[in-house]
Amino acid sequence: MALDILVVDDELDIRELVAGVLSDEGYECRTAGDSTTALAMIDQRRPSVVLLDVWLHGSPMDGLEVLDAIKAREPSLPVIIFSGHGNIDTAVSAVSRGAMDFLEKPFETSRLLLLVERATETERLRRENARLREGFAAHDEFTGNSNAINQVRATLKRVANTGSRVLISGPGGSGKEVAARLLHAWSPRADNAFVTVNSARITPERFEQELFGEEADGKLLRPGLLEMANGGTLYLDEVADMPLNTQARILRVLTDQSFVRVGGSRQVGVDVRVVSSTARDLEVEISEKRFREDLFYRLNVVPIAIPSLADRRDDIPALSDHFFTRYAREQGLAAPTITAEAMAALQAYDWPGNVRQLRNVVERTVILTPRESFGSIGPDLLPPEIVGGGGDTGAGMPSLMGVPLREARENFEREYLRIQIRRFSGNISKTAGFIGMERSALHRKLKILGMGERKEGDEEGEEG
Ligand SMILES: Nc1ncnc2c1ncn2[C@@H]1O[C@H](COP(=O)(O)OP(=O)(O)OP(=O)(O)O)[C@@H](O)[C@H]1O
Repeated sequence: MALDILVVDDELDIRELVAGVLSDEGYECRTAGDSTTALAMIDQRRPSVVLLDVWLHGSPMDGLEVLDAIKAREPSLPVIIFSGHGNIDTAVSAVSRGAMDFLEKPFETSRLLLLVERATETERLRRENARLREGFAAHDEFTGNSNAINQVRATLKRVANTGSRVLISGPGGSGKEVAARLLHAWSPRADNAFVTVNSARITPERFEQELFGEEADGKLLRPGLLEMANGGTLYLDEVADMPLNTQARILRVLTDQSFVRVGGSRQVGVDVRVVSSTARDLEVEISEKRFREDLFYRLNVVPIAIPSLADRRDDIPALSDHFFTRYAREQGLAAPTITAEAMAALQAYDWPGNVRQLRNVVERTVILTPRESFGSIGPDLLPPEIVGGGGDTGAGMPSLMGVPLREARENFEREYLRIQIRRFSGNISKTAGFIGMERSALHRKLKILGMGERKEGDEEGEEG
């Protein structure tokens, strides 16, 4: 289910604009033009976030009064205020009355999306955890039965019940985060959050705010990731990317099990289990003075190493089946059979991007394979780089007027979609409805065909 956003503004144009931008990003949007409708909609169903204009002409209540009414009903519901140019005082007063943040009109789309993303973070985490708990009930997500993976699984099981810190090493895309989530799911902390700190994606200037949260005048403005992970697991993804001064503060948190919010003075206690990951050799990072040795010993109580996919090719058939089944199901199709030649090609390839690359290749193949060919996947349906077709020439591959068949098919699809989208003046929802696809599936297809406008970093932020 998509996250649901309520947009409250007296100007129809603004409502539609904002709702359009958010719908294209995959959010579900409702709109209200006055205070009475807005509050009735909230009572009907609690949205994930409310975007609220301070001016509501023709309404019984103005924006700030609506804000008070919302906070009286649903204190934890995030509200973002739209303020007109020059209304900074009002906006600041809104924040002191419980609004999460404000957006000054005219605003940039990127800022709108950033604020909405931030406001929905907690809910996303909660949902993701619920989803993962369901998924992990069968313990089938950490696919693979090579000796290496069996050993990793056994270690995870052994340490899940302890509170020991675990450091998972392995190349990018090898499944370090999947392993960390499995550890969490098997631990007594499974009912609480699994929170990822993506050390590479948080800018160094924002690192402390993100991790420790912010407060002003003793009031919490925004909880940090540490607080969200209370009772659960904090996953430090790629620890070596953490700035040195943050490493020092993390070390202090690990020692004291408490921290101070940015702008605050009180110690806030937390109970988190820290699991970290690294694709680099931390001993080298230490000798080059980029990583603190004392922190390394704190984090590395139980080391777990996940080999590259090329070093455990036995896992490729199970992983391929797993991904083909999953992506076929998403398209409403039965899992295809993979011919022996295609499987041999998958097993022979080197997978520099590891399991993530395999997953992306399978997803791409499922999306781009015409339904009539879907029952049996042969090498001709796999990307040329996998079957050793010699890169762009696609030598040895079937072709249409000199263009490799696969590329010709993609060109055709691109042109077809371009025409349909133009026909509906760029409205993705209408286009998807017309061609009988889910909007999210069409978005994904556009992205894969290089026609998407979605920003980088969505869907687990993975490269192709
Ligand atoms: N053993 C596995 N079973 C099922 N899916 C896997 C497995 N290993 C990896 N994946 C999939 O591959 C993708 C990458 O995995 P993951 O994010 O855990 O890798 P990582 O090692 O943490 O990578 P990075 O360091 O680049 O973040 C994920 O989408 C995950 O679902």
